[in-house]
Amino acid sequence: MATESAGSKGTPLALPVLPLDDEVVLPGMVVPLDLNDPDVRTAVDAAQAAAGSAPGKPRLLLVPRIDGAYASTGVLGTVEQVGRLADGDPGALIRGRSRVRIGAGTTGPGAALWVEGTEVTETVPDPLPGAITELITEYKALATSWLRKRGAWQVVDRVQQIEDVSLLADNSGYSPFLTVQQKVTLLETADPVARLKLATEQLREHLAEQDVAESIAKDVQEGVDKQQREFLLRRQLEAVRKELRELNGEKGTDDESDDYRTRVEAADLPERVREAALKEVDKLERSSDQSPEGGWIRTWLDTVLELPWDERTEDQYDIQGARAVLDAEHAGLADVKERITEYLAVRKRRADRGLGVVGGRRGGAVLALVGPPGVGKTSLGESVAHAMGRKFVRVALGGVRDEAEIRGHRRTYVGALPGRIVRAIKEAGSMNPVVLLDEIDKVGSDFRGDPAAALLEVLDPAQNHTFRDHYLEVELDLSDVVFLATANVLESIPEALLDRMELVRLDGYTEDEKVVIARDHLVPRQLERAGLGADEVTLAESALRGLAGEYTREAGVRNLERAVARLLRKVAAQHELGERELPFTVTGDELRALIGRPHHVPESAQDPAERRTAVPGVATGLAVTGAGGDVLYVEASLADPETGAAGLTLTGQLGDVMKESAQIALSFLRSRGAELELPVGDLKDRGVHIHFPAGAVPKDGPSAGVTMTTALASLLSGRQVRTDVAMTGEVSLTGRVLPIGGVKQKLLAAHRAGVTTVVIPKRNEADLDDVPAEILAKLDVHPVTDVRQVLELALAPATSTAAPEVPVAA
Ligand SMILES: Nc1ncnc2c1ncn2[C@@H]1O[C@H](COP(=O)(O)OP(=O)(O)OP(=O)(O)O)[C@@H](O)[C@H]1O
Repeated sequence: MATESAGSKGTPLALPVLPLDDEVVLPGMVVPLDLNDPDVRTAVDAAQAAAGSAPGKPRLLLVPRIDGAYASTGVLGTVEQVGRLADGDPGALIRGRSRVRIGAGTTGPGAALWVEGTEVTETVPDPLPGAITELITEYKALATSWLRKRGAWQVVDRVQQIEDVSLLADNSGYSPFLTVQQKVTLLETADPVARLKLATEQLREHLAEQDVAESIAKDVQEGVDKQQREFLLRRQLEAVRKELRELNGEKGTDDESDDYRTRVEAADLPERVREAALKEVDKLERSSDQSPEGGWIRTWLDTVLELPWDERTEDQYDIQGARAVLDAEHAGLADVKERITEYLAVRKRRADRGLGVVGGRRGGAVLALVGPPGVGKTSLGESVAHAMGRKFVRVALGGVRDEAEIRGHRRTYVGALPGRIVRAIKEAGSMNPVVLLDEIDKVGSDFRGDPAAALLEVLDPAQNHTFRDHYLEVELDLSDVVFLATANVLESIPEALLDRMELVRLDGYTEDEKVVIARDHLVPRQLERAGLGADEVTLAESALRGLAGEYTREAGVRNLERAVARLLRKVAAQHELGERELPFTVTGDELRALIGRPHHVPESAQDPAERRTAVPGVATGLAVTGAGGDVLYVEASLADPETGAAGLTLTGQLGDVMKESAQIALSFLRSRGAELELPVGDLKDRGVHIHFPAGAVPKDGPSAGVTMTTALASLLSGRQVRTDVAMTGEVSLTGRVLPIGGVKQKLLAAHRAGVTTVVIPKRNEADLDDVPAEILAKLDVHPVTDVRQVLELALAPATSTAAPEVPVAA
């Protein structure tokens, strides 16, 4: 073959061009071309004219053309034979020989277009590296598998025999599945190894596609078979049913869908809802009894028919009456009731004037009651409903992570349900109830969407008149619903939601308030539950005070109510057993005999040696947790210089902010400790361990700064921290005491725990206005600006003259 390719490689050739529009000829291929095609005729004529009497066959350049643009490389072809094609037309047999890079146009005999070109030199390493032989084997394996699928057995042998990398790659030119563009790319890839790689890739992709196509075709076929079978079976089933009905003398009608139609027509539905419902009835009538769709439609229709579309309660309240209801149902809470009354007054005035609810951000459309458990948030919500004369529903949001919980599942979802809001309206049986979104701070979000975003839509007066539940799919007008929310902690309410709410804080009760609540509300309720008359058992104030102070320690009154219940059950049982005469008045002294020993003895009432602050290194702090204010103890110890780890160790489930304030406390003492006559050398050489007992409760916030500093200073100086002192405040690196939050809750907690002296930051002094006077009267509150003042107040004078024994951590 080499002898036939005229012109040595690299030298310019002048050749007539044969443009190819929808095929590509690669070297090694032999193709018949139709001489009736003027392009073919012109090129072949020119080639023959140029060849004349010279030796060798007429030569031309086969150049693919895509959208009128020529490829940059053509193939030198020789005219092997001119004669008749299989169909009888005149034709020429052309053999592709080698790649030619196309240069400038030139002239030559005949009407054809002439160009100059350079033959492409191909180099293949000899011997072939392993990778290339592997490539050859892979290509041949793929090609064989494809050819076998098409039954082209003879070709398999021919392909198997090609050893030349270049020829093997070009053999792909025969592949019918390649596009013209793909073939042009093969043509333009001059390097034979790269070309074979490309050809292998194309072949592999095609085989993979074919596999997928085959499996789809198979699935479709099977699906069709199944549908046909099902259809036939259904027809038979219907026929059998009909026979049976006739046998029993029944009429042959489908009562059920008729029933839905009449129900929908009879129901008081808004027009658009009726339309949607009738459409579903149509679908129901068309679907067969057994299809799952029928089931979905029936449940959906039931839901729609059960919704109180046309039910509303008439608001009947004057503001005085509303306030009276609030007062009657809850003791104390003067400022909270005032806020609620204001809210109701504004709502009522706007309603009377035909204005809507105040909307938008910070619009206060939603009242949020924030505070620790058991302070009456839920029951206040209920009172708001009573006060307005509306229905009340509670929607528990704790732990809701799925948007569908709020907005419903799409109907096609297995076991789909409407969301909680729609369910609440259904439960309320009116379109304008009071809906309490309980524990809105416990709404989370994850991959199942963002329930907070859905709530936002529910709460936004600009959007909620057209609330769309995914299940219901018809719009629901929520604009007349009064939404209230409750939360334990403000921090975990999603920002966007917080923005729409008007906050009302309930910080917890003093002991006096608890006694009143118990006397007026909890005891009467529990008496009734225990089947006792108000004239039969009386709880003296001393008993109530004992229950609130020593048997329970909480911000709210939930455990107090439980304790009252326990006490009354006991009395009821004793009476039934004939052990107790009624009427009976329970006093504080009788509590122990009735319900056992108290659980909460104040630290100050403990034996001095058993108090937690009996050893240096323990200080009492004040904190706010999800359960309200609380006292917490901070313990510090120094590691053994020989064996203990250096650096700072923190334990007790501390958050990042708290860890940072521990670092600050330590840094402060390292740099300023000497001024305070503390042996700070120990801090440099020995590891420090700070621990917050009650390790299972996560804690965070900067307000334990003063407590940690005090615990460390106590440890170093060997001076105990005074048992009656508790403290709160952030500390800066220079020892300044910075303001913190939750003063009221913390002071209430300090008082509950029997603390008498409290240290707070000076800049929190204004917060003392919120603290009930009776509490302030019992506490000695010291506002401070510098941590040195805290140490002075809190550290007891050194007791022994001997050098303090610094405790060593194991
Ligand atoms: N000021 C009060 N006057 C009368 N009863 C009260 C008062 N505060 C709370 N209660 C009663 O205490 C009980 C607990 O209140 P409730 O369940 O409303 O607490 P909560 O703040 O909603 O708690 P949680 O955050 O755990 O839901 C209720 O029975 C409620 O009636």
